[in-house]
Parts: sequence; C-alpha cells; structure tokens
Amino acid sequence: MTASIIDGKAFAEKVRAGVAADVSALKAKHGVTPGLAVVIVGEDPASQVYVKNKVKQTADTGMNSFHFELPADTSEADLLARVEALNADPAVNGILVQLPLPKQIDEAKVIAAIDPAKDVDGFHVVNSGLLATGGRGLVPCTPLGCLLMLQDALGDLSGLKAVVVGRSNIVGKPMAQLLLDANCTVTIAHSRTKDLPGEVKAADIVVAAVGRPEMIKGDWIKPGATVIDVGINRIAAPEKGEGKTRLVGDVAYDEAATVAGRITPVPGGVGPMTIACLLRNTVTATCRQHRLDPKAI
Ligand SMILES: Nc1nc2c(c(=O)[nH]1)N[C@@H](CN(C=O)c1ccc(C(=O)N[C@@H](CCC(=O)O)C(=O)O)cc1)CN2
Repeated sequence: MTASIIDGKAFAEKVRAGVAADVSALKAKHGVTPGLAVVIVGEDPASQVYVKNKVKQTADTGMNSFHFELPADTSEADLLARVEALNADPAVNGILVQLPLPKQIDEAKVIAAIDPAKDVDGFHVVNSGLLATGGRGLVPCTPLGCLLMLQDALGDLSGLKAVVVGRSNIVGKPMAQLLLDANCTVTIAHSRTKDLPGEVKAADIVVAAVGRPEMIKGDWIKPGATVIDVGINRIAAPEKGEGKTRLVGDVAYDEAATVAGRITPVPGGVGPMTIACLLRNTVTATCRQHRLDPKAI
C-alpha cells in the first residue's frame, strides 16, 4: 500500500481563504476589523520564522497585525505588563506569545495573564477547562488543525480507534479531547506506555506528537490507518552536504507511507494548519467579543 498524502499546505490555503472572506464580511457588515497581536521574546531562529509567517498571514487575510519583538533579556514583569496592555486594548482581539520563552520567564504565568477571551492559542486554563468539559472556548491551534484534516480526509470519525502519542498540554491532551468529542475511542500513549508499538498497531488514527525524530516505525502502523505527524525535528543531513540539515517528523515517513492509508508529510502537513487555525481562532474570538455568531457573519 502507498498512503495518500494529506496536503496540509493546500488545506491551510483553503482555511485562510475562508478566514479572509469572514474578515471581509466583518468589515463590510459590522465595521469590525479583527486584530491579532503576536509577541516574541528573544531570537530563536525557528520561532522567528513562525512569527514572521503569522504576522504576514494575518495581514494577508485583511486583519490588523500587531507585532512586538522583545529582547532576550526581557524580564517577566515587563512581559506581563505588555500582556496587560494588550488585554486592555480594544483593537486587539487575539494575543499570542510565541513559545518557548527565555529561562527567566515563567511560561505558565504569562499564559495565565492573557485574557481568556483573547487567548487565540487556547492555552489558558479557562480554555483548556472549557474544552475538557464540553464548553465553548478557544481550541489550541495544532490539535484543531489535525482534527480538521482528519475530518476532511475521513468524514465522520465516530467509532474509530485513535492513539495520541504524547501528552503535552499544548498538543497531546487537547488532541485526545477533540478526538473523544468526535466520538473516537482514544488512547493517550507516552514514554512510560508498556507496549507502544502494540498501542499504535491497534489504532485507525495515529497522532504522533512526541518530539522525537522518526520514533514511530512503519511496522507499528495498522495497514490503512491515517497518520498525522505533529513532529517538526531538524536533523543532520550529511547527504545534502557538510553542516546541512533537514526536517523530519516523529514518524519514520518512508516506512509508514508504505503501510498507512493516509499520512501527513513533514514539512507541509500539520505546521501550515497551525497558523491557519490561529487566524481562524482570531476571527472566532473577534466575533464573540462583538457578540456576533461566527457561523452567520
Ligand atoms: N504560542 C505558540 N507557540 C508555539 C506554537 C503555538 O501554536 N503557539 N507552536 C509551535 C511552533 N509553531 C507555531 O508557533 C509552528 C511550527 C511549525 C510551523 C510550520 O509551518 N512548519 C513548517 C516547516 C517550517 C520550517 O521549515 O521550519 C511545516 O511543517 O511545513 C508553523 C507553526 C511552538 N511554539
């Protein structure tokens, strides 16, 4: 079997087109322009690329984009003051603080300081609590992107067995919750799971979010399963020349693609959907702040 590729880049383009249409309608019918503030602290090269893309795509969809670049030695108090100012600014409907943050700053404190109504990352405990209890919050972008791709590829997910490998607050746990809400039977596997290959083999849907390059092998995958690879790992690529690198996921792609029914590539799979869902969340947050129904803008 050769898996068909789930093209996250193309799907993200469709999501962005929907966002742009919603933004245009919000402006024309309600005089509202959504605004997203992105804050980056320090000079981590990967984070800079992601933030640059977020800022550009925000503007491309017609929203107001506010970009704050703070030095690596920014104090926690200064960052918290910035977040407070953005919470109070009515032109800002969404706030995102790029992670990871430098060591002197407690990420949990910063996330807790963001107004939950503007928390377009969906990381605030109010939003994770709402997700866990079936409420209407803002959903973390990466798991939301994975769910949209799965529903697009498979339709109704009811009754399917899903395994989420990884238990982070940002991806693993919300992903499992979304799959549960979509009526899957969900297993969360992690570093202490006894028979990881066996758990993966039992699953119709595999979501890999462990952050370990090519850890999930092809012979762990159930034939025909759908594989969503969240991992973005940069590894040495001596075949491309000295000092060169390449991106790989958490799944051994070449092996898995011969067994799976569908698979996301890295790059070009989950990553682009993360940013598209951030834009979508910003529209959702804006609508709710203005008491508008996002489905009927
Ligand atoms: N505040 C947040 N911080 C971080 C998040 C997040 O959702 N919110 N997620 C990740 C990084 N991330 C978004 O910020 C992100 C990662 C990767 C991509 C992406 O499009 N990747 C490309 C490859 C890009 C490359 O060449 O490096 C792909 O997969 O095709 C988008 C967003 C951590 N921090």
